[in-house]
Amino acid sequence: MTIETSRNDLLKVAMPKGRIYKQASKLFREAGLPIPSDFDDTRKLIIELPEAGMSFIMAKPVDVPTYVEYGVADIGVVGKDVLMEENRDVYELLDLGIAKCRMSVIALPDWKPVINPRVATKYPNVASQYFREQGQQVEVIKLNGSIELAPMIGLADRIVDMVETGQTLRENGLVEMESIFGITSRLIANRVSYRMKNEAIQSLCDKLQQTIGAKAGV
Ligand SMILES: Nc1ncnc2c1ncn2[C@@H]1O[C@H](COP(=O)(O)OP(=O)(O)OP(=O)(O)O)[C@@H](O)[C@H]1O
Ligand SMILES: O=P(O)(O)OC[C@H]1O[C@H](OP(=O)(O)OP(=O)(O)O)[C@H](O)[C@@H]1O
Repeated sequence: MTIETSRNDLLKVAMPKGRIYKQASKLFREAGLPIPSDFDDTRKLIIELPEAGMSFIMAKPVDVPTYVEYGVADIGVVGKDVLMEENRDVYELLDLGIAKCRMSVIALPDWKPVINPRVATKYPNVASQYFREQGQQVEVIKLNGSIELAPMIGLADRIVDMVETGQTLRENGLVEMESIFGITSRLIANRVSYRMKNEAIQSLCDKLQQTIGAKAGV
């Protein structure tokens, strides 16, 4: 077998850089996969892990479903928030139970109802659908970060954003009006890879599921 062939045999995993990576690699280690912790702060974009039978593609979190849908990654780890927003054609295999937070509607404490309020968010598709289902007409404004600024400086009446500890809300004098979705990270798979590499993917799922179950005391 050539080196090239054995490289192609590795399961390609789109891993989100940033806050999920450490939790995801820790979970993989707990599931018995030999993933060195040396890569927790790496700037490498492709990490080959032949002992674990995998290679990691270090992606921007929002791009993980795209890599998986196009099959350049066989599987991926991604937040449910991104999965809902991107609506890509992938299989959702497993709730990994990591990177827990919630998606909420947030406003200033003195917020008053107005006609056609402006809602700023990183998640325009999710927010539009949510307010449509609530029968509320809103104008959605897409932002890419520091979403909490929007009501503070008068860009929007409300925001839809992630809340984890609540520190950002407290420090900026905002209130959580409603929590609309619980969010955790998910394992997703490319539809073709799921058939062609079923044994490897299923074996990984089983190991992860056992670990997640043991942690939850199931
Ligand atoms: N406090 C939190 N705020 C936002 N997302 C969180 C939080 N805790 C966990 N998450 C999860 O982590 C995922 C990735 O968040 P992260 O901030 O690393 O990516 P990002 O928002 O795309 O950042 P960047 O633009 O800096 O790459 C989110 O999609 C969400 O599922
Ligand atoms: O409840 P907390 O623990 O305070 O976490 C919530 C904050 O974390 C996220 O921001 P992030 O750090 O990703 O920054 P950005 O969205 O401004 O890029 C999210 O958009 C909130 O602002």
